[in-house]
Amino acid sequence: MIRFENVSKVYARGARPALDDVSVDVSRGEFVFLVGASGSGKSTFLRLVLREERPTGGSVYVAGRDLSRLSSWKVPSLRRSIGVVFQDFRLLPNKTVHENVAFALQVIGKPRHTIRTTVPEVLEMVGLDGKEKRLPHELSGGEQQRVAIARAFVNRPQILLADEPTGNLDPTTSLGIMRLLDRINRTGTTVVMATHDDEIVNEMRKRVVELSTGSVVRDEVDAVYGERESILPLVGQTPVLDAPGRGARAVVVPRVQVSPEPADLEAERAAEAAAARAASQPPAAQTTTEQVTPEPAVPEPAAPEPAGSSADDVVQQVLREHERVRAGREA
Ligand SMILES: Nc1ncnc2c1ncn2[C@@H]1O[C@H](COP(=O)(O)OP(=O)(O)OP(=O)(O)O)[C@@H](O)[C@H]1O
Repeated sequence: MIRFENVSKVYARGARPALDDVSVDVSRGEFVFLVGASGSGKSTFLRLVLREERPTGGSVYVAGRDLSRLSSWKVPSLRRSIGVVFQDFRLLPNKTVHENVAFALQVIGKPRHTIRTTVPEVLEMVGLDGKEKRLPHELSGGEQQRVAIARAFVNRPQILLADEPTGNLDPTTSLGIMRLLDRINRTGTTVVMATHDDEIVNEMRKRVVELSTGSVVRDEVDAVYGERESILPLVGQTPVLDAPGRGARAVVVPRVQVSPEPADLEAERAAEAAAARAASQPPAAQTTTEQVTPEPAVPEPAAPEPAGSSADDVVQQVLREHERVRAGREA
């Protein structure tokens, strides 16, 4: 789904590479944590996947496309297959929850009736049923991130990129967000998440790709945040082995036991109830060209957009609108 072949990125002549000869292969449906110190190249990796940046060496392939050969006019189409979630949520402050999510469909030209049915389904899935009319400032941080995830997922992208999605949230709220990302991943969506959050990584036990000054220094399945042997009291010890070919090494890590906060719990319960309701319904007709089998908990994707649509990509539109609103405020 995402392949980096000997990828390097040098931003400025003479500067050290932000990425240096990176080769990583992410399969369809995988969940990968990208970890590493500040400045190690995580965001650069994500920007290359989105083709916001181009490599100075090597090749990036996304969903079968060689991005170096992708003409500029096809970039919006590439980005429509990728949802993005940021640390600072980037919601449009003057739009309601419903409008924020609907906006992502409007900018790619989805018909109004599709938007009317799809948005409530996705909001229910993320546990925000009943909060459609609220403005972002009337929501908790965790709820705002749920809106951002709903916006990123509403068009059922093949890939979800998340850049520090829990960076502004407390540990218990973060856990709720991770459950949501995990649920989305289980529908077949490939998730790549850059993070500094060691508790989350240790709890989730997914593949971990660690960058250090632009190079991959570790690529392990079922892995923990750091390459350390645990020095904490061990709870529910689980031996974790390195990925094949990287020199097997057993690491024992503690399971973090966290109970969700009431607000998050409420959202969790709503999402679980939506899942249960959806599971008891007969499956709806598939209306997409996607090759993944959706879980019952997740609403059916919106109808494919008309061929030749000139709609811009969601990320750029959202960021532009964001800038416009901020500029208006500062004026
Ligand atoms: N647009 C840019 N122009 C010049 N240098 C850049 C640019 N973006 C990133 N860099 C440099 O590239 C290196 C990698 O940065 P990047 O943002 O990818 O790291 P990161 O791991 O995401 O860091 P953080 O965890 O702090 O977000 C850093 O040295 C950074 O200063």
